[in-house]
Amino acid sequence: MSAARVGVVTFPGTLDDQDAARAVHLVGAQAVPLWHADHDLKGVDAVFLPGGFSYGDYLRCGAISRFAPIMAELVPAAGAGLPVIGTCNGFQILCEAHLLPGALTRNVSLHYVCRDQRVRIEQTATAWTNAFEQGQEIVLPVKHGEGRYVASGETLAALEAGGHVVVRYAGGNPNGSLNDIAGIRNEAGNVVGLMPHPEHAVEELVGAPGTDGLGFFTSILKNLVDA
Ligand SMILES: NC(=O)CC[C@H](N)C(=O)O
Repeated sequence: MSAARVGVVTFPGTLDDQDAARAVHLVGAQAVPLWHADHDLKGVDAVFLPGGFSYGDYLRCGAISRFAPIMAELVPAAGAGLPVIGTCNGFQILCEAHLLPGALTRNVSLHYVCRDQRVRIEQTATAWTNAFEQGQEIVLPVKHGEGRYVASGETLAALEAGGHVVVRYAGGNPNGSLNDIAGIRNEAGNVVGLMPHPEHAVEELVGAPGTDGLGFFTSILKNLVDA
């Protein structure tokens, strides 16, 4: 079988695309660079929306990126089942594009937070978390100023009842997210967004926080092989 092709989108101001591409490469898949102004997804098997400060975070994080040409391709493709993950700014973009419910707002502390954070994998029935154990605790870096997940009471109840909370903060909540939510999935489970950064936790050589992030990348390979 030829290597799975995972598109990594770069917007002006994206920071983490190189790390995401490296993580894709480390699990034996091919990273396909996608530019915000592209009008096609180049036939990729999955898409990674990396973190950063796309379009300078102007208006709100992700508010302008949502209108980038590549998003006009990505939104219907995700609706048709293409596996998509957004980390940090990528999660913010997925919420702004209404591929995921709710919004990411200023951290309650009003300070940017940068630390290694323990989180719990609450849901393994997604394209991006199937390689983990249900309830597994892992450590991933967080680094954001607008990571406080909020949603209406009705949406929160639906997320909880449907098992759509994928990752939850454990041992402290870095930003005041409601219900300690660090990441969620869509109804179908192909779209996942989370504030922590799995792509920064994939190589022993880098030291802390270790390689707990690799599971997100091995999950997508497993998903593509099983599909
Ligand atoms: N690391 C990131 O992706 C940062 C996201 C966003 N710019 C924020 O500060 O909230």
